[in-house]
Amino acid sequence: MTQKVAIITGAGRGIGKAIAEHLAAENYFVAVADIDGVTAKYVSERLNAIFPQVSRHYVLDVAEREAVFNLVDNVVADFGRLDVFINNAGIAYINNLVDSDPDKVERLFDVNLKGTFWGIQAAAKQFIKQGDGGRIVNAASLAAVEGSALQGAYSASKFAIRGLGQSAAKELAQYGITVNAYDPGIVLTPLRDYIDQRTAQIKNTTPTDQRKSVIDEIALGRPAKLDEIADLVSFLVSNKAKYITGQSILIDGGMRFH
Ligand SMILES: NC(=O)C1=CN([C@@H]2O[C@H](COP(=O)(O)OP(=O)(O)OC[C@H]3O[C@@H](n4cnc5c(N)ncnc54)[C@H](O)[C@@H]3O)[C@@H](O)[C@H]2O)C=CC1
Ligand SMILES: CC(=O)C(C)=O
Repeated sequence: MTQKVAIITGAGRGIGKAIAEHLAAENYFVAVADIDGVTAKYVSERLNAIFPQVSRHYVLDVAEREAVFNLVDNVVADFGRLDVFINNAGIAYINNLVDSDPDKVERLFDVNLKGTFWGIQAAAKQFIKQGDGGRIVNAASLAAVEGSALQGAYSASKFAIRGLGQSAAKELAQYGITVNAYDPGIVLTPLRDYIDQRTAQIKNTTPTDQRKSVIDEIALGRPAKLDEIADLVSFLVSNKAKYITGQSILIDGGMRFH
């Protein structure tokens, strides 16, 4: 069987890196795509040290539509095809709605929402051209299920990603393409550090107390491990998930129930 090819955006660190590691271990060719060329190269080189010639790194800003289309073209030129596209890259912006800086809000929507939109478009066009289906998985969030104070722009972008994913799933099903999302709760990455630090600053508490207060909300009593999120994504791109589409799956250790 031909080796499958996966693109993961934001794979230079955090959740994206864990997804890249899992898919490489599952015999995918892995395109490690990130705005940070140093971390992307490092992750890719580490993967190649374990699984020879399994990975290449690509540097782009997912907010730029042309760059996302070039990414798909370059990966297809390098690996021959595309099977999986993970729209993982995302940023946060923590502030009161009334004080939110319009440039920061626009940048957040450009990266989180438009970046995901361009990723779906570019991947779907390639999948349709190939004619044998494909898997798109988007990073949503617990913040896509319930808005939190100080997370207006972030939460709105993640709700929008769920809506976009549902529309895409309906349009693309006819081509055998599934579109799903993962909704993590609390995962200890640099993004989460920023959220806790900035939230604590605005609430006039400490980052440690802020983090404790969110962890206290988790029924299972601890944040998610990176591997636990990557396991869900591995499942969503696997043959076992072929009958799941348009879904956004909460993986939060029991913070919200629906
Ligand atoms: N950490 C958490 O608790 C949660 C994270 N998420 C989502 O999971 C995804 C990954 O988050 P983390 O790993 O925590 O973040 P992170 O900040 O640790 O890593 C994000 C990666 O994306 C890259 N990136 C940022 N902007 C980019 C752009 N414009 N183009 C290309 N690459 C870009 C960064 O360089 C970085 O390598 C994000 O979409 C985030 O919103 C969702 C729920 C919870
Ligand atoms: C970063 C994020 O999405 C949450 C819910 O913490």
